[in-house]
Amino acid sequence: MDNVAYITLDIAPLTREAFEPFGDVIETEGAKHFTINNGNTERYHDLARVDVSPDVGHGRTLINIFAAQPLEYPLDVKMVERHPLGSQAFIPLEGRPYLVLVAEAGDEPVDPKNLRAFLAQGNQGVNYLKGTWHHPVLALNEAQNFLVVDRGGEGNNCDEFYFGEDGGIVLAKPNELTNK
Ligand SMILES: NC(=O)N[C@@H](O)C(=O)O
Ligand code: NI
Repeated sequence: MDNVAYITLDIAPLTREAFEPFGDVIETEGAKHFTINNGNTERYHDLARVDVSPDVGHGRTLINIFAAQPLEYPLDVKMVERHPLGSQAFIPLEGRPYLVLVAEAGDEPVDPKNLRAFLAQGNQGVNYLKGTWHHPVLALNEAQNFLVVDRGGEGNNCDEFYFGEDGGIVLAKPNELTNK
């Protein structure tokens, strides 16, 4: 990588508050909860806003598993995508940390200055609001399965935005994870 100005994205811890402009964090910490099943189960309730645009193209909810392979880091970020007709949630199934790269919903072009990177812990899921720009799933170190809740139905539900060849956006692996 030469003669291009690069920005190495800061990576922040994933918190509900910090992620609020982009969607929801699916975790028990700080969630509304109550006891059910005669006292032997705690329900962490209504954690994410699922939106499948049911009135558009017969939108319906899909439950999927994404078996994600880790990418090579530092990652040269080429693109982000958005789902204009539905939300999309990722819940890690192996309890390992992963990265999340987002920008608020809005028109193209996506300004690299508006990108925000987060380190998600293995007990945190994310739910992107409809239209939130995001990088495809970013597993770290080793393959990880994710439960994914998103939208099925008719109509285009995936717009991609490519940063220019000299985009110069780098996502490095967080230090605490480099030697694992
Ligand atoms: N294309 C697809 O279903 N995956 C992406 O939406 C993603 O966010 O990983
Ligand atoms: Ni997506």
